[in-house]
Amino acid sequence: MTVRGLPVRITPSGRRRGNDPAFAAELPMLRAAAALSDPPHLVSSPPLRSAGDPDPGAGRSPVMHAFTHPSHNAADPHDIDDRPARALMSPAHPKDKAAARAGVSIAGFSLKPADIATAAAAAVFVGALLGLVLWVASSTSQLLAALGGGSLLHHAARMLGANLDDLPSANGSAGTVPAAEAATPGALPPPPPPHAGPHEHGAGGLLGEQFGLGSFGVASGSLTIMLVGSMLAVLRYVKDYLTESLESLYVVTAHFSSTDESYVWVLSFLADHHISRRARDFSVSSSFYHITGFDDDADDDKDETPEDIRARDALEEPGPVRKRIQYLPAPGRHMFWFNGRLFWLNREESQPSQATRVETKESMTIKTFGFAREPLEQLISEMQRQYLAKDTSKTVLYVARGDWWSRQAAKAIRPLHTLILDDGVAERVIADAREFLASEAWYYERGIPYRRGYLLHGPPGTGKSSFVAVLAGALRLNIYMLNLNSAGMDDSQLVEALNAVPKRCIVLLEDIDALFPKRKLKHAADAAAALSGKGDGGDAAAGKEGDAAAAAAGGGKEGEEQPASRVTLSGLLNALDGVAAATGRILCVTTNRIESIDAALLRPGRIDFTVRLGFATRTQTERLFKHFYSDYGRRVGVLPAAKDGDRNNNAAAGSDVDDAAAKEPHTATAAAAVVATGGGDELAEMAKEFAAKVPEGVFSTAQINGFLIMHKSAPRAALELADAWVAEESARLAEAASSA
Ligand SMILES: Nc1ncnc2c1ncn2[C@@H]1O[C@H](COP(=O)(O)OP(=O)(O)OP(=O)(O)O)[C@@H](O)[C@H]1O
Repeated sequence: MTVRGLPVRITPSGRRRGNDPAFAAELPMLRAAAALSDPPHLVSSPPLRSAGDPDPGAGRSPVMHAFTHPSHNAADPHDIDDRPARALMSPAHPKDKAAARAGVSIAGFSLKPADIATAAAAAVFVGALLGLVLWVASSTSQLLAALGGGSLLHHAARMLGANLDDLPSANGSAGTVPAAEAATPGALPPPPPPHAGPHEHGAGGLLGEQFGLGSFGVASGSLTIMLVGSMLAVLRYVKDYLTESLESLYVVTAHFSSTDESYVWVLSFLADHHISRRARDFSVSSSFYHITGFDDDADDDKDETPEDIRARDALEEPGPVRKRIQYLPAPGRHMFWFNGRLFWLNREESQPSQATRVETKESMTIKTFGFAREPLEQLISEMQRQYLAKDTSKTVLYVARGDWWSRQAAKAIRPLHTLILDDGVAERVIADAREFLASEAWYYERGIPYRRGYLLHGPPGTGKSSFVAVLAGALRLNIYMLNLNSAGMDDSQLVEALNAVPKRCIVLLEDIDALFPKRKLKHAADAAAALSGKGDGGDAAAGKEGDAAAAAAGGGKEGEEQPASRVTLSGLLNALDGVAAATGRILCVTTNRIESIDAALLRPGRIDFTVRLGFATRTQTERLFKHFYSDYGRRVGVLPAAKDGDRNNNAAAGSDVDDAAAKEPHTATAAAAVVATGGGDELAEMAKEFAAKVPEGVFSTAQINGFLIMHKSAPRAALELADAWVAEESARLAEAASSA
């Protein structure tokens, strides 16, 4: 089955996971079964791999993956799945294999011999059970009749001192008691004859006498109770068994787990479906839109443009933004119709994840009557289609939670032009990654593992994480972020997590150097070296800037002993390119200190392309300035006067802001002046001047951004205050370096 050219894999349902050794042993069998038969149980599973879609962008879309066909093992580098997409079908239970054989067709339903045999067996079983129940019922009533019926009740009441007048008699009339006993109400029955003591009859005998029964009566009563109890237990078991058997025959079930992308399709479908609006038992989600990334405006599927945001801001009162609330069907059973067919959804209560004990996993089933899976497959397909229609312009971020990935957020794609790097750096990496995505066959033919790794290194705030976001956006891939220090993460969880990423995605490993205890930094010398490189170009600070920046940031990272991760280096290396490692993924590793990374991690095959992002060069600073005020020419004249916030920020910079801001072309007259002189040229001029004031190779792009943000609508103010800011920042750097 394909949806927009993407395969939807349907796999055998089961409650056990891949990390269950017994389950792993059965995996080959399940895979073989998956290729053979056509069961009524479907299950969504972690995205082990994606199809070899030649369009790199297509790979970011969620695809159902699971136990793949033996000839398409995800660990096999020769594994190229560019066959026409199809659903792998397999039985939910081994006994269902028989159901795959041909059968008869009745009223449009295809009945297989196994179905008929099971139905016949069920009918015989139900008949036998009914006979047994009737027999027990009649025996019980005969037994009670033989024991005197209501006398039991009477004796019990007498034991408890109840008013016998309130009790029904054996023949149905109230308050009738034997004359002898009526004369002395409440008196106990006469003592037993000496020969009938407890030693002869045991406790049962005594009780029996108290109740006017013989030992035989007590034994029979107990037996009856036992029989009825056992019958009830058997009945319950039989009911469960029959329900399960009948369901497996006449109901088709799809299982969804929150560890799989398909879960979001269902949630998204439900969010739009009227059962979410009508369900009287519903759950409330305030994070739904953050996680799915779907637009807050229910009536449009497009992204908000900057103009939309400005218009919205103009309407909204300042203050916390109200989160949009989404109602979803609560855990439990809910019915709905789709394509004229009844489906029922069962949302299970969430379970804490085994790995983290904090994150919760949820599961859902959707069922429908019938023999054929097509209606359910069509529903799943429609859910995916609707989801993809909404999810075209987002980069989805997943975070590893032990051995599974939790969808964390979906963000608008970050455009390339928002990342200001040295000319051509970003373009080179993007071109390399594009070529990689298009070369699967080439890797296959040469027996080279189909993987690519990029290392981005440089001081904090130079755009490493931003680079990954831009790369993901350009390639239309999702990001799977590994936090090796997260709770529950160890070598085996890491392998599981990495094996569960789809083929086309970016696996992001941030701050790899922080994984292992850090070496002491030589802050003073390094920061001084970075500062002495002032104006000499980025190379002067090469290799030192990370430490200098760390020092500038307050020395927070200096000499810290990081909590050692439970993931070992060899575990990481194995997970990245061991035998079982996933193919087709792009690995992005970021670090502030490349020198502290083990050489084994950097060897080709693990890291194929190293990019150094250093402190801002003159060209970068100039471009950054232009980028910041890119609408300068357009917006002059329509801008409101500088807001109080800007003034405060500027004042915080310790400068004579108001004077500088007053010179900005905020008024219509000033706007006319700028237009007359050509805003673009003026901006270019200011950018050049600004870049000349900021020493090259000393400040990170994030630092310069921070300064410009304080004057976001006042480029001239930024220009005039640049000298003061540079002096202040340099002093701070020097101080941090000397105190280190
Ligand atoms: N070259 C750049 N172009 C545009 N913006 C940048 C650039 N570098 C940094 N920024 C901005 O600075 C902020 C921090 O950037 P980012 O997190 O990408 O840096 P980083 O190098 O990953 O930092 P760290 O090493 O501390 O994780 C972001 O808001 C980002 O947009």
